[in-house]
Amino acid sequence: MRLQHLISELEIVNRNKEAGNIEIKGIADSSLDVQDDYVFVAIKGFQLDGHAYIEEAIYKGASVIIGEQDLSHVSKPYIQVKNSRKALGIIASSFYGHPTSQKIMIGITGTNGKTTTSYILKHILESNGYSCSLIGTIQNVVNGEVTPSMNSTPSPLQLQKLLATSNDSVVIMEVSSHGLTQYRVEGLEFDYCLFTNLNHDHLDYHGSMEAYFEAKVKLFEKLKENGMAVINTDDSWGKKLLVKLQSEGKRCYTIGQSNDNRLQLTHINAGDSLVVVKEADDSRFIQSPMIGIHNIYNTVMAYATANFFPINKNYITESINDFQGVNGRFEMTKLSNGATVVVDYAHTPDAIFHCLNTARYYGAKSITHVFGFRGDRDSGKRKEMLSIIAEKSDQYILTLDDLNSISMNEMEETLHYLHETYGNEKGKVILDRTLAIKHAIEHSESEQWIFLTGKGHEKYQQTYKLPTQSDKETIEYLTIAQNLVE
Ligand SMILES: CC(=O)N[C@H]1[C@@H](OP(=O)(O)OP(=O)(O)OC[C@H]2O[C@@H](n3ccc(=O)[nH]c3=O)[C@H](O)[C@@H]2O)O[C@H](CO)[C@@H](O)[C@@H]1O[C@H](C)C(=O)N[C@@H](C)C(=O)N[C@H](CCC(=O)O)C(=O)O
Ligand SMILES: Nc1ncnc2c1ncn2[C@@H]1O[C@H](COP(=O)(O)OP(=O)(O)OP(=O)(O)O)[C@@H](O)[C@H]1O
Repeated sequence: MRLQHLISELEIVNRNKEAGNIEIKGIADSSLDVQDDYVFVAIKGFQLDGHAYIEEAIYKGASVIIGEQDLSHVSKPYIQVKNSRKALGIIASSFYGHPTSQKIMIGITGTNGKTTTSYILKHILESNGYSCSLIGTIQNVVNGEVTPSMNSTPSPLQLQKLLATSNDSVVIMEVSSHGLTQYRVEGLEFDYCLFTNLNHDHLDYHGSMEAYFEAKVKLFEKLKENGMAVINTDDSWGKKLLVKLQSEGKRCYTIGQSNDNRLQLTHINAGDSLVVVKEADDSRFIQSPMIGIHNIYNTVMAYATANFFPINKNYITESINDFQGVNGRFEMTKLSNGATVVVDYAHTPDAIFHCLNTARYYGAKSITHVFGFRGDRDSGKRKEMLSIIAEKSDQYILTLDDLNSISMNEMEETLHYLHETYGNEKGKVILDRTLAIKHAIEHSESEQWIFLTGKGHEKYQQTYKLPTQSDKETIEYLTIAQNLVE
């Protein structure tokens, strides 16, 4: 692509010299990825500053540099912009031919439920003849091909490349608040934007719930002209979003329990995972394929969105019935001693609350909760999570989650401090996650539920005593060894 075409949508602050209308072969935001005739975009990151790698990028063949610092010494044409991350999104979209204009784009945001809703929706649409790409936390699926995902919302370069590769007619993607504030979805436009809920998370990054909300709102600025916002108004931030979008004249479709919603949840039976939804004079049962009120909401969000497609409503509800669940989201294993083990990705107070309530709806006589906290991640939510667990479970075991950059000793001290300050006498700390799970399973009995939360589908970051790589593998290892599989 010619340089002038590539940068035509950029707001340029300054440039050191004319580059001419040269041919650009690619874009890189890492000096490590630069090749001959590439544009290198220098980004001031959270750990490193890409401007420090400009010389390396030139050495590797970059013919043009884009950055936000006022630099005069750069030996190649240097284009100064106000915001490098935003510029990257704009030129990436341009380089890959604005792929979202050709597709039905669905973006899902909210604290919890993005992954689950995206999988249910993909299943409904695919069961009814649509091919879907899926971009999110667990993996990316494009043209049926699975690739690993590093971020829930990929960097602009990865994202635009995935979209340009996609031959699928629909793209369903999770849009995280990090992705929104870091302009990863710059240059994208959406047909449907979904808001699931907003709860305490990522406040180490956003600073306040208001700022976190404002980050989420950015997704709805990317609605296509006739695009539709689909909002859960049973969430108080959802209500706030609705008022804001309506005042801007945006099209909104709401779901919620009160009768002023377009799709009303008139009856919820949490114990049977059943919900009755009503729209105008159409009332119907939906059987949520995953248990828990939270999953009823995820199912209804997916149902509501699928309704915008020309698919018979009966086909939509039928296809929901055979949905197989999501990796690491409320995955249950029944043990031969009558206990139930649940692996779940809950890592917010609200998610924990929903998990524990679900076990009680389903008749759990006693609950053991095994969980930990991630190093370097929103420490403000720990007290609330532990308090809910100490109150709602019968015993808990505090253990390791990903340490990230925190040392084992520091996390051990933190766990003991939290346990002594906000826990109760029924809790204990067993640092090794696999041994904590072993302890819980060995002490389990009939009608007891054991929750293993926080890691969900993910592999362990640390090496533990048992030779296993994930909570699911640990369960399998322990239950087969002890002949506990039902
Ligand atoms: C804190 C954070 O969000 N960081 C994200 C950010 O990295 P960064 O730009 O700050 O990276 P950096 O390491 O400081 O490097 C700065 C620049 O120097 C460049 N560089 C660096 C080294 C070199 O040799 N040469 C070079 O050019 C880098 O390529 C980069 O452009 O931009 C990257 C590209 O988009 C992201 O991959 C990265 O996500 C990191 C891995 C991450 O863990 N992010 C989490 C917090 C996150 O985004 N999570 C959300 C989900 C949250 C949820 O809902 O649960 C997500 O969407 O995944
Ligand atoms: N609608 C919901 N309301 C509250 N909690 C939910 C909801 N849906 C899922 N959860 C809880 O949150 C956990 C993560 O769910 P899911 O992966 O679908 O959400 P997510 O928004 O993609 O999360 P993340 O941003 O952390 O990847 C689940 O394991 C469950 O405990």
